[in-house]
Amino acid sequence: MSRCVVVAGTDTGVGKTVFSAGLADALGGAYWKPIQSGLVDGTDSETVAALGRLKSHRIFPEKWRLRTPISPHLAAQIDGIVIELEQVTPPETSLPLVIEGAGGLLVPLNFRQTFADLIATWSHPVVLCSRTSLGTINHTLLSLEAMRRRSIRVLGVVFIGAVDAGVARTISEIGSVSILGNLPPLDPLTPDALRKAFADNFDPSEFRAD
Ligand SMILES: Nc1ncnc2c1ncn2[C@@H]1O[C@H](COP(=O)(O)OP(=O)(O)OP(=O)(O)O)[C@@H](O)[C@H]1O
Ligand SMILES: C[C@H](N)[C@H](N)CCCCCC(=O)O
Ligand SMILES: [Mg+2]
Repeated sequence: MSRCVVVAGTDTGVGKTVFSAGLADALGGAYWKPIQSGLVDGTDSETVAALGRLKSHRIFPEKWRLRTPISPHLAAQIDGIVIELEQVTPPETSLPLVIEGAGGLLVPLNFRQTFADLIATWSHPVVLCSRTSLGTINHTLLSLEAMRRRSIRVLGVVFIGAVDAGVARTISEIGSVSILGNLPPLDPLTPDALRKAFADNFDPSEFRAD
């Protein structure tokens, strides 16, 4: 069984892909995006390969590549596909594997099941990426609740952006969760800047699960 960590988010666009690139690079690991919706503007796998400097053998092909950049269940419908959870199994690898979700935790994969339901079928722990703008306390606590009611193991929360100390403490205390670090806004966002920010702000051993 591979050592896997799932990178989930409180929403789409919170920074899961950027964080995943930094994490896969720091762990010397591999990356897998099981369900990609939207192909025209580049895929998350392509972004991770470039930002994390991962050669092709460290990027596993997506299980589903859906053409339209919308919720996976609707994108699948457009492509004439029904996503079945039992068909989405992490690839075998001797490398630590970073698995990126699609959107937020309750994004539907079909008309009955969500990404959180998929994670719950695996035994792999989750890192929750949270934004730092106003509203993140609510989104983060809701996401933690959704995982706990499915008995998903949560390694902790990472903030993407500049986080307020009071907000981080509130989430940690009310959510009974570890804060694993904060990836600051990077400008420019380059592989070197990401590697340095990751080294400065995270301890990779905290993500070595399983
Ligand atoms: N630390 C950062 N510094 C600068 N820009 C960032 C940072 N993190 C994320 N971004 C930018 O924010 C946008 C959204 O990030 P990203 O694609 O990682 O989100 P996501 O959570 O993976 O979204 P999706 O649900 O589509 O997979 C991208 O344009 C990305 O380059
Ligand atoms: C297309 C986008 N980049 C993501 N991969 C999918 C986001 C789905 C969000 C659905 C929703 O929560 O309303
Ligand atoms: Mg992404």
